[in-house]
Amino acid sequence: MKSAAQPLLEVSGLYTGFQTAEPRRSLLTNIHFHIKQGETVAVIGESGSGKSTMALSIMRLLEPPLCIQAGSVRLEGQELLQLPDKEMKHIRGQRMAVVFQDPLSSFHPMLTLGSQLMECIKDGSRRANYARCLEMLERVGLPNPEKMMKSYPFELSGGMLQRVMIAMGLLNRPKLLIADEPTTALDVTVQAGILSLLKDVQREFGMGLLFISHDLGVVSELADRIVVMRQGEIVECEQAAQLLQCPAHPYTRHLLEMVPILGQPLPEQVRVYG
Ligand SMILES: Nc1ncnc2c1ncn2[C@@H]1O[C@H](COP(=O)(O)OP(=O)(O)OP(=O)(O)O)[C@@H](O)[C@H]1O
Repeated sequence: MKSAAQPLLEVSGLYTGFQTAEPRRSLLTNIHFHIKQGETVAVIGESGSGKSTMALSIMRLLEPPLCIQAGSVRLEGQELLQLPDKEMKHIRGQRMAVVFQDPLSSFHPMLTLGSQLMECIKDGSRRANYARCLEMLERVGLPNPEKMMKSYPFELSGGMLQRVMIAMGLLNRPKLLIADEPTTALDVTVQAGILSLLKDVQREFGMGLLFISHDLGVVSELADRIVVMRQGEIVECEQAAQLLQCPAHPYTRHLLEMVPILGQPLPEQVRVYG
């Protein structure tokens, strides 16, 4: 049963590793965290710390030989790791969605964007669904949505394609959106536009947002809470302001030292030793 205090997403004791490895080796070790309704949780950590593997585990999109070895992932109290693939596929389209770093590789190159968007909506008449696609393309700030529906992925810039991908993720108004470095491949101006779009739609739709990034500037703008990952483990999880001002873990301090955030005083430890 759903209760008011129940988190939107609850990950506990999650281990991800290799199907065949002997002895068993894990890329993710004992991951615990949660996201509340409407909350933005950012995941930071150096390259290779396991951020994407964690996102793929939550979405159950891992490719062999990787697999979930143990743990629990609950969406609104429902355990996802035990669900049959068919039900999981439905949940992925309807209740949770993901936006990846490289939109070009996420679309089929030979199909129009319109057909790929329409494919995401399972119920309703063709006409109503077409109107819903147009509305969402407009909502993410794309000019001439009708033309956009007829376009192929290669005809759009990276920033525009990322907006289409966000529109695709939002089509079914998911409760949770996972954005894995959604702006890394884009130039700074386009990046700012995409981030403010994400912020706006999150507020409008009341979605939970799991935002993966190694850009601390961006994270400080968006996050309510921050999860810090290192070598497949969570080393710190704290309210964003608290973590940025007074990082408790030496690794978090190390990350903050590497990228001073504009307009923000350096944390105490960095000022002393920096
Ligand atoms: N299919 C795979 N086979 C073997 N190792 C893998 C596979 N996928 C990921 N890894 C390893 O898992 C670890 C975590 O990788 P992951 O991509 O999750 O890190 P990340 O924090 O998202 O990095 P980045 O910021 O560069 O995207 C890395 O050591 C990586 O080499």
